[in-house]
Amino acid sequence: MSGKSLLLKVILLGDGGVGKSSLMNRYVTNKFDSQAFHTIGVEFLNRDLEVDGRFVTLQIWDTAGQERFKSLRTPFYRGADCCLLTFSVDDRQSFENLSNWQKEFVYYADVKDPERFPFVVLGNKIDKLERQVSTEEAQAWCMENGNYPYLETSAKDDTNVAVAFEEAVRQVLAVEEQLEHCMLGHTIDLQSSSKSGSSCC
Ligand SMILES: Nc1nc2c(ncn2[C@@H]2O[C@H](COP(=O)(O)OP(=O)(O)OP(=O)(O)O)[C@@H](O)[C@H]2O)c(=O)[nH]1
Ligand SMILES: [Mg+2]
Repeated sequence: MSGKSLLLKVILLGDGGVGKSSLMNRYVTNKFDSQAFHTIGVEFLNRDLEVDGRFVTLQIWDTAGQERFKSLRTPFYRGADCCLLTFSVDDRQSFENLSNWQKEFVYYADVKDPERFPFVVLGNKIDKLERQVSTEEAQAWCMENGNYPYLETSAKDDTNVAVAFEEAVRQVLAVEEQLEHCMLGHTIDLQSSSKSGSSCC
């Protein structure tokens, strides 16, 4: 692994009002606005961080969750290295829509291998007392839909926000390492003209 900084694009998707902009702003500027406006289209912010000895510039793309802005957000999905599927634990509908967000992303990002693409699921607003989605239910959805990591966050209280973005980086690095391993396997395979190279790709 080299020590040079890696630029990673992560994209926040989820229903309008679940707290995507609040999570991004909490992470990058450490601010929270209790009366945030809906996003129109997309916005992005960068933050440098170090994860497991790797220096990364995280480019966080925050999208508009409202249906009427669909055509403004989907052109920005391509090239994303990780997708953060976000819902609010006090809004059941936002949880039920996770599958639609996942499908929309796979389609417009033109993901070739959805099984291996790094998704991370965030249940936001855990500071709220009245939940409509339990931790167990959300974990079960993640297990069934691709064994995705699940994190519960609060942009308001700054709970697990940094952890969530770091997890996104870890997921991308894990896929990258797997690919490097595969490519190395093929190189050895070609040089030795043997058929015993890596079979993971
Ligand atoms: N209590 C609480 N409120 C939150 C939290 N995160 C966001 N909010 C509030 O929820 C509302 C919507 O948050 P946004 O960050 O604008 O939601 P969004 O997902 O970006 O919405 P769109 O831009 O329409 O897609 C705002 O009033 C926020 O202050 C949280 O963790 N806890
Ligand atoms: Mg927003």
